[in-house]
Amino acid sequence: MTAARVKICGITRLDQAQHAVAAGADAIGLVFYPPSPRAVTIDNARAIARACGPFVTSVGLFVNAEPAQIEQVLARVPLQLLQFHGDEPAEFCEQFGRPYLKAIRMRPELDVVDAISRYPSASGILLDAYTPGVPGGTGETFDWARVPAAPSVPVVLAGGLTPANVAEAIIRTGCYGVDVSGGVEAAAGDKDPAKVENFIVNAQQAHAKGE
Ligand SMILES: O=C(O)c1ccccc1N[C@@H]1O[C@H](COP(=O)(O)O)[C@@H](O)[C@H]1O
Repeated sequence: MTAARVKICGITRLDQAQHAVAAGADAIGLVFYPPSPRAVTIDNARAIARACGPFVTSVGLFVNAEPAQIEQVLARVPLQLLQFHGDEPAEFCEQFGRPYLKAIRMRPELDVVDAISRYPSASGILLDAYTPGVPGGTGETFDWARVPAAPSVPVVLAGGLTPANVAEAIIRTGCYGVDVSGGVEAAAGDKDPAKVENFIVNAQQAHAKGE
């Protein structure tokens, strides 16, 4: 069994991207959602993605963006994976011809297995907390017992993860990977190096305990 992969999302600074990679992050997330305090410009994102190197996955996060906006980003930023964090149907996500993660927000009444089945072309499904009116990055958790035991695609767990709870989250869900934003920040968009390191170490050790 391989260790749970770690994505550090909402990176806005080159030095913080390099630090996350040096600390062992498998992926970094670049937010192309202008209302977010973690939103990046195309030029900044390009510099960050290029600095991360070819063996680290640079993920572009979009929320109900126009296709033209996404194409504009793709033309300049070397992204290996797209993350759709809004209400995008599978046909929308597929049109860019790139691997993608679809975020599913865990509304209380949601049939999770059915929701996942609507994205057969996704490389993975990201399960996030549901907060009305806010698409993500809320720092809220959801009931991890709702994560399917044998999902048809890799599941990335998100929502309110921190260095303190990531180990338990991995052990309880057996997820493929974890994604964190607010839980490793000093302030919105400003990653705290010690929190990033602790998050990654705790995620790696959690897997060892769970084997
Ligand atoms: O990070 C954001 O600002 C953001 C904005 C809009 C949609 C998603 C966003 N981030 C993603 O939200 C989840 C959970 O974040 P958190 O750890 O609870 O802060 C995660 O997948 C982020 O990638």
